[in-house]
Amino acid sequence: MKVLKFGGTSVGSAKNIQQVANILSDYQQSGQRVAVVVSAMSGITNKLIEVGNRAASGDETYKSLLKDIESTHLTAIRELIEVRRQSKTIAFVKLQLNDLEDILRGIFLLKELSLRSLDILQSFGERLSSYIIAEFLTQEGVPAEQLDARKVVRTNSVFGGAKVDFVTTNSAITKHFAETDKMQIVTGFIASSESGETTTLGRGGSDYTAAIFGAALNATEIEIWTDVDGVMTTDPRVVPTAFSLQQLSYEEAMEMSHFGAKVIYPPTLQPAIKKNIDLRIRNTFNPSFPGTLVTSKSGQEDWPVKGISSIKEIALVTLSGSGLIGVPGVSSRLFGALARGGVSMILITQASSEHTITFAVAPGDATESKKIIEEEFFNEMASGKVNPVEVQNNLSILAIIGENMAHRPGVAAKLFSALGKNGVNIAAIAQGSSELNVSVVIEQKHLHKSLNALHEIFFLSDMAELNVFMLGLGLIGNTLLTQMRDQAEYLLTERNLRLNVVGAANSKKMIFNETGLDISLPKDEILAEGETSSAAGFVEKMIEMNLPNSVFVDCTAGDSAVKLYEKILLNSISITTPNKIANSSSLDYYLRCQAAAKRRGVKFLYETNVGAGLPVIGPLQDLKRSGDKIIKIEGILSGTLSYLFNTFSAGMKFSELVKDAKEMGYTEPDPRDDLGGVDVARKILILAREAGYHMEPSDVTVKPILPQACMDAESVDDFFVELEKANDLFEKQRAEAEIDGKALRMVATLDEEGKATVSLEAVDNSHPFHGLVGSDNMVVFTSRRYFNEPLVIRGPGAGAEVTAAGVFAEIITIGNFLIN
Ligand SMILES: NC(=O)C1=CN([C@@H]2O[C@H](COP(=O)(O)OP(=O)(O)OC[C@H]3O[C@@H](n4cnc5c(N)ncnc54)[C@H](O)[C@@H]3O)[C@@H](O)[C@H]2O)C=CC1
Ligand SMILES: N[C@@H](CC=O)C(=O)O
Ligand code: NA
Repeated sequence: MKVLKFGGTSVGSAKNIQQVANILSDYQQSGQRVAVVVSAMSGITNKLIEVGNRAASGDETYKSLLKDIESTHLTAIRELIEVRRQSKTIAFVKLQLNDLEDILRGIFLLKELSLRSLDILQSFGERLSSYIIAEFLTQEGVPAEQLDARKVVRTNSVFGGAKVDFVTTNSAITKHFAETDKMQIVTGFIASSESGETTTLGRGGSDYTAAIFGAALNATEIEIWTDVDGVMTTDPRVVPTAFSLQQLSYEEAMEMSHFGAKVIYPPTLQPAIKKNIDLRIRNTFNPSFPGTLVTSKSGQEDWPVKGISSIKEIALVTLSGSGLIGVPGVSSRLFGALARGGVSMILITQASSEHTITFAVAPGDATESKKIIEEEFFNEMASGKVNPVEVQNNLSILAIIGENMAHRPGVAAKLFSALGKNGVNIAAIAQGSSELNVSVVIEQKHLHKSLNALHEIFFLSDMAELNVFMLGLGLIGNTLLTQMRDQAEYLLTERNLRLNVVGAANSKKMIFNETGLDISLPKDEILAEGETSSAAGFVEKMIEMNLPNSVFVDCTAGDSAVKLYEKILLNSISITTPNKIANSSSLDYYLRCQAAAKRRGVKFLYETNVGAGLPVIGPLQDLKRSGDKIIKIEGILSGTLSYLFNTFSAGMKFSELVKDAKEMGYTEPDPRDDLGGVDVARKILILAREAGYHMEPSDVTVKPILPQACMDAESVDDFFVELEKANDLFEKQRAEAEIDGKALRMVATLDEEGKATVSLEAVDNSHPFHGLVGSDNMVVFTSRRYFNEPLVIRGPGAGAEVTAAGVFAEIITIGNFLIN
């Protein structure tokens, strides 16, 4: 024998009842005997309570609500029952409703609604639904009859939540089932007292009925049929990747339901659990799905965490003070007073110093709790031994749950690390010694992000998702987008990393999509539906979205986003950028960005600031971290200038070469940043700072190579006009160097005294800088360890592909950091 219970939604309409009938008909055909417990049609129980309240308050509209209740049932009958059989069913329903009307009239006249009357009122919901279902099944060839549980389930007379007399009930149930072959459609939730009065079984009452019948009949399994695919790993409305669990232990199910998973209400299932009867949660609307088995074993040994549950709204109340330390009886007084005041505590934590006791309550109980404690500890507070009670609002609890967490180190560490990396502060922690549940209290605004981050860490370890915000889709940004598009499949299948570009912008438009933009489209199409863009607006929206595992990629050339880096980092969002401005403007801002990243434990990466994709900053940081001392840095740090002077030979026009460099993507958007020496100055300043020198931009000496007229030109086009006029000047310098067997190179130096200079030098052919080709950069580090033979890094140091690739690598580094 199996007991099947169908909840309100499953029997909420004719269509749904039809679905239930299909399931039951399959059982009947398979020869498996079942007892069926049903709830009232969805919404009916609430309406019955409401109709009672209206009548009791003398509100005549109770009559229209009664009509509404009637019509829900009559509509179902008309849709389900053939016309020739309808009159019998309708007659039954009308009879019941007449009774209901009489009772309501009594309530209306007396203006009194006792718990006793409320139980009778509510009983009509199940009485009507079970009758209609039994009639329909019979019509469909499944011989069935209604069993009004009041005939067999005996309780005491505590209305609103009566206690079951199991001895009487069990024998009445077994006797009844021994006498009938028909499928019994049992009213859930209701029972009767010894004197024959209608009682109800309290919250989750229909589940309770199923458990009572299951236990009495020694059922092999109790199936709880609902409208979801069993118990999910977490709330699927918040975490779209949540999925249903195969198996849970009774205890795990208990924990899950306590913290939000409302699929079952395990306390009511105790009679079945005591007898070790398996429970299975199934979906009426997806009957081929096996659902979740709830049994004595947790199963899935390799899953330490089985679910993540949460309570969205709670408040924390804290009692603290020196007067609590080492004083026995404090907690008993505290909890006793709260219990007398009817406050229920959701979580309790006390540090071993005994200086504070913190507990979580429903927000509506916070003020009352404070009042109760202030009364209880009035004397201690007056003498200053106990501090004023603190209440923190707008908090949530989230809990990881699983029997297999016990004795397994590292699980809590994973929880805290994922929250920490996502900038989620923990206000309180509780873990029972059963290690079944680790609960943390966090700010409500972070709940969505936290649930998603934790779900990924604990359940999607073979798939991680990084949320990428891309500001600037110019040369570098767009190249990066193309590289990401081309590599997406590899990252997904080989590295289990999904890059979710959730925000993108150029200077005109910005667009966001939490589930990911379609980066297979050209950038203009991606941005087509976007709103007007601004760096501030983009960053504000990014912070507001508050997504887990976020990274901000700044591929702009200006400073409007740079000003916001500190704020972004302080909001626990990692940054990667080729933009050099943050690291090469005021020392104060550079240090503040570094500090913000450190404080929040997030990444601020900018390898492409120097030498584009070449590893320069990383190796320098490694030298420093490992205790080396940088003595001198020399470098060709501009890809543009390197290309120009490597290529410049007799018969060429310098201005044409600059145009070529721009075309090839080596130059800054305004090539004067390169030729004017600003770009190289920024880079040597960044290297100096990374080497440990606290320098300002004004500490770098740049010997200009461009005539003033070029620098003063209004636009880039005007600049090129002026540059043409300077062609002879450049040719003259080149020719003079050539006569001496030398070549011109724009060299950046940080010398032994920490002096940084950028100047155009003529180097002879024995100098390593002489032989550079193309856009090669070369950085020469002389250090205590690399003293006789310096450390040399050389390779293409500008260009869209190599730069974008450097940024891409950093996005993946951040992904690995966040997700592992
Ligand atoms: N070209 C190269 O080889 C290298 C370039 N870089 C750096 O890469 C960065 C990007 O350079 P490019 O792509 O050449 O510049 P670009 O001018 O082609 O692109 C900049 C993009 O940023 C957008 N933008 C500007 N302000 C914006 C704002 N406030 N909000 C949203 N979008 C905004 C523009 O619309 C454009 O899409 C620069 O900081 C540059 O110094 C770094 C290393 C190498
Ligand atoms: N314009 C820069 C690009 C890299 O930072 C250069 O030419 O080096
Ligand atoms: Na680099």
